[in-house]
Amino acid sequence: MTSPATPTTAVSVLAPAKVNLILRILDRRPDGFHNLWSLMQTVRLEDTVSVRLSDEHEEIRLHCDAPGLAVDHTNLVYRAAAAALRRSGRSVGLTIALGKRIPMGAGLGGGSSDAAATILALNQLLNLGWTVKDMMEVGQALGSDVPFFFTAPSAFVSGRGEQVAPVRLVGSKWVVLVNPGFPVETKWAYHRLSSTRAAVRPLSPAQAALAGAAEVSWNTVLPLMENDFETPVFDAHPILRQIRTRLLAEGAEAALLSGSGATVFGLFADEATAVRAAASFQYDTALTVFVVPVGSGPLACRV
Ligand SMILES: C[C@@](CO)(OP(=O)(O)O)[C@H](O)COP(=O)(O)OP(=O)(O)OC[C@H]1O[C@@H](n2ccc(N)nc2=O)[C@H](O)[C@@H]1O
Ligand SMILES: Nc1ncnc2c1ncn2[C@@H]1O[C@H](COP(=O)(O)OP(=O)(O)O)[C@@H](O)[C@H]1O
Repeated sequence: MTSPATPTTAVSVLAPAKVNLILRILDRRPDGFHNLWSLMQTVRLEDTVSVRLSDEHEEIRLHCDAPGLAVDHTNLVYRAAAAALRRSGRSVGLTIALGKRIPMGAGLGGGSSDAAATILALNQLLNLGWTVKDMMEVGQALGSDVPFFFTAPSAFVSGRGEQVAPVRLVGSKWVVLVNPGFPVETKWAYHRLSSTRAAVRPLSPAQAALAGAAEVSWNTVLPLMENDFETPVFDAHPILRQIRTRLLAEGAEAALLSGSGATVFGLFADEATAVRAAASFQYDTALTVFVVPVGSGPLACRV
């Protein structure tokens, strides 16, 4: 005789950081957002979102180990849980634990990834039966970067961030992430970019040819890597340009600002070279340095 299945009451999701391998910021739209074109890639630096059903009727309680990050309705995890419950029509109590490893205001999409992980966890925990498209709809109202995380590990992203096309990046790379210890606010970076550049530069023919491919090789991607935020953000924070120069001198195949900053990352062919490059930053105590491989799988629940 088989015993009835025990209902799941807790789900954990690892929420990965992202880097933008290519980030082109195009025209400003009537809604104030910019159209963009990006090749985004997850990396194995992860927050943890653990969601548990609780007895507190209709209450969301969020706990977080990062001092200085609010656990109220301003936190993207709280907002994602509230939005998912609203759409599902379910009224349950939730206790959520957020473990932060991803630096904040870092261009690594930590808050957006946490939001996507929360929506995925609730879909599983409450048996909502949502498709990826359903989850993206809930997520895109919370932040432009959220939909990407449902197409992890790699995707072309366009529109405001809501149009995502998964792509297979063949092979692997090691990544050195160098965070300078201060944040760059996304809104500030977009404003500074659009108020300092003379004109919007279209995608290069090679970038345009890449868009929408189902599979690409790193050798194709590496020479096409660029980020339109580098000039305005590096001009305001010259240390970031120096970090990129150092990563290249230490053997990075490419090095770039991630998103609107402030993290600069380098791509390496192997772990040993990446570890050696990371060690060259060890005397600068203001910096936080991570050595991780690129992501290789989708966002997933662990019961
Ligand atoms: C720049 C990127 C590149 O991946 O990442 P980050 O550096 O933030 O990680 C994203 O476009 C950031 O996405 P996200 O961080 O979700 O931004 P949102 O909360 O939606 O928007 C914050 C602000 O950025 C500006 N914004 C954002 C996205 C977009 N396509 N156009 C914009 O102009 C708007 O001024 C908006 O008020
Ligand atoms: N769960 C969360 N994790 C990180 N930041 C959050 C979260 N919820 C709200 N925020 C706010 O969003 C801001 C930017 O978030 P983050 O995703 O870390 O940076 P970025 O947009 O540069 O990738 C933070 O400075 C913080 O005020």
